[in-house]
Amino acid sequence: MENGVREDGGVCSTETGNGGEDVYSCKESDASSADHLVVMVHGILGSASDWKFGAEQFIQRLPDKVFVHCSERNASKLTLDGVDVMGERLAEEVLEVIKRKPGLRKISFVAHSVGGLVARYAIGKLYRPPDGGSAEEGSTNVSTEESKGTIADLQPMNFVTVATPHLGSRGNKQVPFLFGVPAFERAAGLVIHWIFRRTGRHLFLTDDDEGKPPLLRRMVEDNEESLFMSALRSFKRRVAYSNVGYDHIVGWRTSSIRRNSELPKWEDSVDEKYPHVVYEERCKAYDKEQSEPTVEDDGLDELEEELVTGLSRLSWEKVDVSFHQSRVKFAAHSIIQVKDHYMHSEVLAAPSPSPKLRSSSVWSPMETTLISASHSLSVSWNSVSSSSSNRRFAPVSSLGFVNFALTKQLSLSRKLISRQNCLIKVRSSTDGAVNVNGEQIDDFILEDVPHLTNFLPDLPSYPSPLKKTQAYAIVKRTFVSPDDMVAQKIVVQKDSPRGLHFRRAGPHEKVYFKPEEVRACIVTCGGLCPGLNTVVREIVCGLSNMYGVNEVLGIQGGYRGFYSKNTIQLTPKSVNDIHKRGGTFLQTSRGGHDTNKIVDNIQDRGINQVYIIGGDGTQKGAAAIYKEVERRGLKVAVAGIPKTIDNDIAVIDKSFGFDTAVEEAQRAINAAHVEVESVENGVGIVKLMGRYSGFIAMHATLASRDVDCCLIPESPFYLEGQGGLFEFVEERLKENGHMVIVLAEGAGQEYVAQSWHAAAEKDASGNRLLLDVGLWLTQKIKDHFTNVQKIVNMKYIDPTYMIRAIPSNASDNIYCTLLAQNAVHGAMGGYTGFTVGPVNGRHAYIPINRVTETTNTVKLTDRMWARLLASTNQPSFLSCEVVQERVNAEIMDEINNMKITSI
Ligand SMILES: Nc1ncnc2c1ncn2[C@@H]1O[C@H](COP(=O)(O)OP(=O)(O)OP(=O)(O)O)[C@@H](O)[C@H]1O
Ligand SMILES: O=P(O)(O)OC[C@H]1O[C@](O)(CO)[C@@H](O)[C@@H]1O
Ligand SMILES: [Mg+2]
Repeated sequence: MENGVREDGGVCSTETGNGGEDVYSCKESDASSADHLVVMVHGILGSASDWKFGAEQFIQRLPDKVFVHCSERNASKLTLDGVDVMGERLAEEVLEVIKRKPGLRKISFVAHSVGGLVARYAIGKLYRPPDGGSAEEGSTNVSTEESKGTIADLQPMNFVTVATPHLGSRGNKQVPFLFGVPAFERAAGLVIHWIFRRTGRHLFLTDDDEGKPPLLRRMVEDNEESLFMSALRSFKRRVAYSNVGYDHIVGWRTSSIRRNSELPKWEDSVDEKYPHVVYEERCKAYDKEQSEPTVEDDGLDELEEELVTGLSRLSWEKVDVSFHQSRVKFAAHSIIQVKDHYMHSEVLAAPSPSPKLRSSSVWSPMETTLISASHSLSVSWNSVSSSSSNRRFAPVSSLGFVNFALTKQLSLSRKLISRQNCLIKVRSSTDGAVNVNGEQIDDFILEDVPHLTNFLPDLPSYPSPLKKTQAYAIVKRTFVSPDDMVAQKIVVQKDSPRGLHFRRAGPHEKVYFKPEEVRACIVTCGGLCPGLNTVVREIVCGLSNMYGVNEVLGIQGGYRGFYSKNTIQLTPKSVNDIHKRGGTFLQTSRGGHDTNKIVDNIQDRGINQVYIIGGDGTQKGAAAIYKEVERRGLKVAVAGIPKTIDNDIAVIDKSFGFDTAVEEAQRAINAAHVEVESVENGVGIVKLMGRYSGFIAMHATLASRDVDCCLIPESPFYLEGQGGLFEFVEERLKENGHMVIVLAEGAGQEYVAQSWHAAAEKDASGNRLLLDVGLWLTQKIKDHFTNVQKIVNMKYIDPTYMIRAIPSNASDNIYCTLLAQNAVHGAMGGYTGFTVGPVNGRHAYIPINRVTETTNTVKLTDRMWARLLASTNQPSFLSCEVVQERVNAEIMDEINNMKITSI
């Protein structure tokens, strides 16, 4: 990643000024011949990264044809501003892309969820009627479909929507999680704007701008506002992908533009290659000359009928998808977007599109991606369930929405878990959970890590030498059983399903490397963290003392050290003392990740085990290395060891060095306390690390008791007025004569930027550079008290780097040892593409992508933050609106990140 350009397997991407992302082929000749702009639009609370994986698929399949732009102008909370406002912004963004990239001739849109409505609004704005002609204003009678007009002067090609609520979300089971219960649906319509603001009103058709019909109704015709339908008609294809079941957010009818009377069809002859596509239909434009379809007396309201009729005046390709076989089917709304490599790790191995598809400019690689994903998920299931293949699918609508229940033989007891880079379901015979229809369902999920034999099936194995070492000579259970799993959820209820599990970490009976053939390397990347040297030391000593491996290389200075520096030989002797020092003996860096150069170097040096220690960025880099290693078919195990002082890595209980950091922070807090206690009206501010996650600040506060107020990035605060920070400072000074504020460095960044007029800057890895919120707050409090003519004694302490530069404490040292030894056991056992870490106190191997797909943040809705508030008795600074928003954002997060593991 240099000069803002990221490269991954021949696909380059650049973040654009507004945060969006251009994705294109790294080969210059391909990139310059690409004349087809694909605009990818995310859904509610989404961001450009939601389509990153999809964008890469396009480029990999059509490198010389397409140039992809993942839109971000409407990211996150901006998606609540309303479909029209977002549509205007998207239109502007598209025009900017076109200006930036001359030579474009064609344009397509691929949009997820609400993004589909936004794209429909935007094309109305970008539509230019054909020369000399003008689309008839006010006309809704669009019965012919010759290609007409352009979109921003480009030829319109494909308009693809994926789980888009074209008919809105009001009533009639359009939002399945409301169970089709009219009272719930009515109530949702009344309160939805509290959560989703203007967008909520548009979706629930409750908007009424100046007495006009709802926006979605206005968007099914050409009118003075825009030529919405002419714009849509100008595309060569319109495609609507829909989930027939398990999408709890957008129901099948609204996404596939169907009437209330219609039920999904299930084709007997589903394409064997793509079993998740259950029905496809090419719906011709509805001809006005024909008689109007009868509106059945089935509760369908007039407005909805007008929307269906309006949209049906154009032809649509409708593709119905069902992920009922997938273990993450309950997140179907996200899966259908094919959001990331982790979810669809086998997509890349799926059949590539036919040559016809490659050369066609009216492509359907979206279909290819989606279908490949469907295919792979199905394969993973079949790999364990072939012996019970008499499954059948029956449409059930007991709760009013279509729910395809899987009924299958329950004769399986625990089945052998095959080694796949995929999810495997294993069920027990009688005591599984039941679904809403009272049927027994699969409830055990193993999210396994890849193994070298996945792509090198003939790899020989050897008995582990561990038993022969003096350390393990008398251990009772030396090896972990291949059946040992670690549960992700530890608090369960009587009827809970067994849920998601990871493979237990530890020594394996069979190893896939002879000790004398191992050539391992270790690299440390990203910021410092107490314990880095301990991990390095224990990998070297573990390899040597447990497995007799003597060849271990140190890569110096982070990822770029692979190709720009010499390696150093690491021996138990040379690393013997390093755990006593802070920092990293190997040095570290940010930026400089170049997958191909790194893997070339691994190959050239004959390295076959790679130990990568670093944070979320580093782990993403490790995933890319693993992918490339697999693509080249190399016998190289890639093991990630998660490191972050911020404790922001998902899934694992806690990252190493965190306890040490919290401990060291006590010294700074104590110093602040001593200082402020000794003067009149003393206010101490201690800034601690925590870019996006306030864990250090929260734990340091909870541990200290001397802290009056803790401010973290996750919890917005304000200074002035009732319930604000100034008021609280005044109160505490009145009560105690002094106070201490602990501040996470990422808190209040938006205020600082505003106040200092600072432009957003990034480090070499693309991380936002933070402004000094401690300095800002010190000044603000000082100014406030000057204004009210009171004296305060401000003491600002910034111990951030001191805290992370120290060696790890005793408990972190032990933790580091476990991580290092388990990483070694995993790699020797042939596992790869994994991150090691404790899950509920037990060490496990976790697929790397699982830990990078989300960031661990302090959840204001969890009890820990409440404990802090109860302990400090500080204000929460949260208005009802913010509370509601937080709760919803966290729910959405859960859904989007497939954290829903219970069935
Ligand atoms: N998406 C990515 N793909 C590939 N490599 C990446 C990616 N993000 C970051 N990297 C690489 O990982 C390395 C470390 O990343 P970064 O500087 O973000 O630190 P980190 O590992 O997240 O650690 P921390 O945030 O705790 O300091 C850098 O060399 C960077 O180039
Ligand atoms: O070493 P640098 O680049 O100044 O990084 C500082 C950042 O690294 C971290 O320690 C880890 O991400 C953050 O808390 C902090 O913002
Ligand atoms: Mg990071």
